[in-house]
Amino acid sequence: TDVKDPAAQQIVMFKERNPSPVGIITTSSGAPVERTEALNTLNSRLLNNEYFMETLTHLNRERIPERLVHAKAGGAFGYFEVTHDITNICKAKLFSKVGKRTPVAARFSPVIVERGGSDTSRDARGFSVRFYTEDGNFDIVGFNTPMYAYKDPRLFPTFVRAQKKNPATNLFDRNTFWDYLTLQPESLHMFLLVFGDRGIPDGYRHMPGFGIHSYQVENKHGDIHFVRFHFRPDAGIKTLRAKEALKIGAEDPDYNTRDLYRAIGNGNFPSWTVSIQILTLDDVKNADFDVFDVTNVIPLNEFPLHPVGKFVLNKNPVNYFAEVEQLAFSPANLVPGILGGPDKVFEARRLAYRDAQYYRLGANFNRIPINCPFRTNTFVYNRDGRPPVGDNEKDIPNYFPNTFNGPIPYIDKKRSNLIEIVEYEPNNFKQATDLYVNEMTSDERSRLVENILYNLAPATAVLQERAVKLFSLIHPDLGYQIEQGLRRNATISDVNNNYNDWH
Ligand code: HEM
Repeated sequence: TDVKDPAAQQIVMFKERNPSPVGIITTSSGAPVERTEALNTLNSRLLNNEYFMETLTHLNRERIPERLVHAKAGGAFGYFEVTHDITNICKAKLFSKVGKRTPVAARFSPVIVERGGSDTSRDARGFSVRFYTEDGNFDIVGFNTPMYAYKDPRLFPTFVRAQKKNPATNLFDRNTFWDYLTLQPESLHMFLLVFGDRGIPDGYRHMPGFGIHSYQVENKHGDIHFVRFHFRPDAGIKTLRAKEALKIGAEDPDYNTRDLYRAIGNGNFPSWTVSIQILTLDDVKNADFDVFDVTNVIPLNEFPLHPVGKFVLNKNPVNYFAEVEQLAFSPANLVPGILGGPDKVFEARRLAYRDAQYYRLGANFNRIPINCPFRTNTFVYNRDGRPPVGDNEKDIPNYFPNTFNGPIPYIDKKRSNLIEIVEYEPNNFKQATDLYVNEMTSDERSRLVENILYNLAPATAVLQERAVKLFSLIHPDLGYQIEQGLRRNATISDVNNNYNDWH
């Protein structure tokens, strides 16, 4: 037999595995559907045709709200295997022993485009992973950049609205985008990467991932440390050049989703080396920058990576909606030993994801099979609500405390509490300068300028001027090149009309 592309030939391969029809059609209530009901609608009584009525009405109910952000994605499943012992700093069961495997889910997503948008848009990418541990689900809902855009959670709605479509025109709008970016210069650090090569990954399996927040972790004695999670793709980081990406996106908007499905379908399993940067409380106090500021990176030369394990994706979803669209990741999905970040963005996220998932999936989203913490027995006091409810906790008492042997809390006398921190105004020009000067090659710096120009040229003059000032603060050379580039552009007539395809 010839070699098939599993992404393009899924349905053909299905038939190869199922040489005859898999069964008799039924209505959703299980009645077998007769041949005439399924095939003859002309000159027959449609109202009596339960199969037809059900199909027609079900179709109208097949869309649920897409995610507010990160609507489009590829997802897959696999395992995490511990390669290095970190029990001295973290007691979480998933790290308990070298060689231990924990089932995982992953979802990779551009931030801004809608579900029908292009995988090759210039943007940061979401890097969401879930560990189905024996103590419940642990999610890292991260990015492909080691820093985030802002440290004040109040900016989330502004950040989203300025980048999503303009409500008047229903178009992506360079003015709203540059207005946001120049009013919130703390975001420039991350956007240097987005405008650089990192902004268009060539395949999700060539993309790094970062938890970004500094997570408080504790060992079995209750001693605390702070860690940042890093996922390095074993196949190396690959990115697309801007022109190449526009061409690919026009031909195949699902380029990255396809690449992931195809690779896994062909047995070419993507993997990442998972590492952590480790800080003590003293390190935190002595650092000359805010360790908990998500717009900062923690320098690797001061706090090197400690390998922890391998993250391997070896299974495609069998059904995308069931297993990927319904995934409900949350930074608040934590397990004993991992307390999350003490910063305000983390605190805001504890609410935002739950609320988003109530809205798009309903009150019982954690009862949806792909979200069930299936490695543990759950006992909750909540009942009822929009399905699915599973067994709805059967006949167990539904109020707490009670005298009748309903579930009781566990006791952990050595447990630490999440530390309290004081946060200050961000100042990331130092790290942005460092990124520009020390991390980017001169080739990447010139592509950065080109990409910024491509996107800044359609913005209105006052925003361009503000942007030039800010880029000059990162580095005079960067500001100068952008200013010169804008001047050159301005001499080319009607340049502004052709620049709307950034996303
Ligand atoms: C104030 C800060 C933030 C708020 C309020 C917020 C809110 C949200 C919301 C409402 C969603 C949609 C969730 C859903 O419908 O399931 C989402 C998705 C997502 N966010 Fe955030 N977010 C914030 C910051 C961040 C940060 C700092 C990161 C990265 C470290 C991040 C990464 C993601 C990712 C990867 C997804 C997609 C999750 C998935 O794959 O389903 N967000 N966010």
